[in-house]
Amino acid sequence: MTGLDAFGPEVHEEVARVRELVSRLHAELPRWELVVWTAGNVSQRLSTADLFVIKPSGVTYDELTPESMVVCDLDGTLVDGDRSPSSDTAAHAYVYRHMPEVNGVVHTHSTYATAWAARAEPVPCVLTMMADEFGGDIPIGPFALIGDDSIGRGIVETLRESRSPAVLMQNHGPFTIGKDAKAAVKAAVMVEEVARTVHISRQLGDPLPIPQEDVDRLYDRYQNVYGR
Ligand SMILES: O=C(CO)[C@@H](O)[C@H](O)COP(=O)(O)O
Repeated sequence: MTGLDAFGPEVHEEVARVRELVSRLHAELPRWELVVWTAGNVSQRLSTADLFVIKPSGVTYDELTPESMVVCDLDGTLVDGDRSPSSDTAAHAYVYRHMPEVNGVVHTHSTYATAWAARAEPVPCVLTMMADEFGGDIPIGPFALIGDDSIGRGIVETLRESRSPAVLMQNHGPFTIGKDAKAAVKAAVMVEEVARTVHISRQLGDPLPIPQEDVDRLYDRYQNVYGR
């Protein structure tokens, strides 16, 4: 008996598909050197029910399988799975409850992005790649302790004010969102790349800001024309 017994075949089919996808996307985190040990997680919301799939807590990436992925409801309560959900489940659930357009969430502790988070300094928009993907600076979210809705609230309140799909939670690290889990993983890869490049640039002097109208044009082209 599992909480999934209350759902029909359409939901069961999607759960199987999303377990496979989310398991595969977790392998991208060590591949892009965004995590050490077990310190990062990916989730995707289902389209057929108010549920999402996330990794179990404390399992190394090479041990993760589609079957080990857990299913939670939008309060973060375990619905199906053999292990406890990720310790960041409440934050993912809060984002899904308050941002209906978001279907994928990623959290990492990638080194350069987390270094900016430790200083609570937004990454300034000084690269065309940043204008493309983030539409401006990468913002800082508040300091929040794990264990309740504080992290989720900080993510949502910060990202609602921004075009960025990434927020650097103060003293913690990046959380990224997307239309699906793959888009959120892409934003996690990009945030680390630009945090590293801007850090290196600052060792050479002051990076030059990009004028706002050019940021807007780059963002519009990348979001609406690029890759179509
Ligand atoms: O930020 C934290 C803990 O502070 C988490 O990201 C964990 O480091 C990853 O935990 P699990 O997903 O394995 O529970």
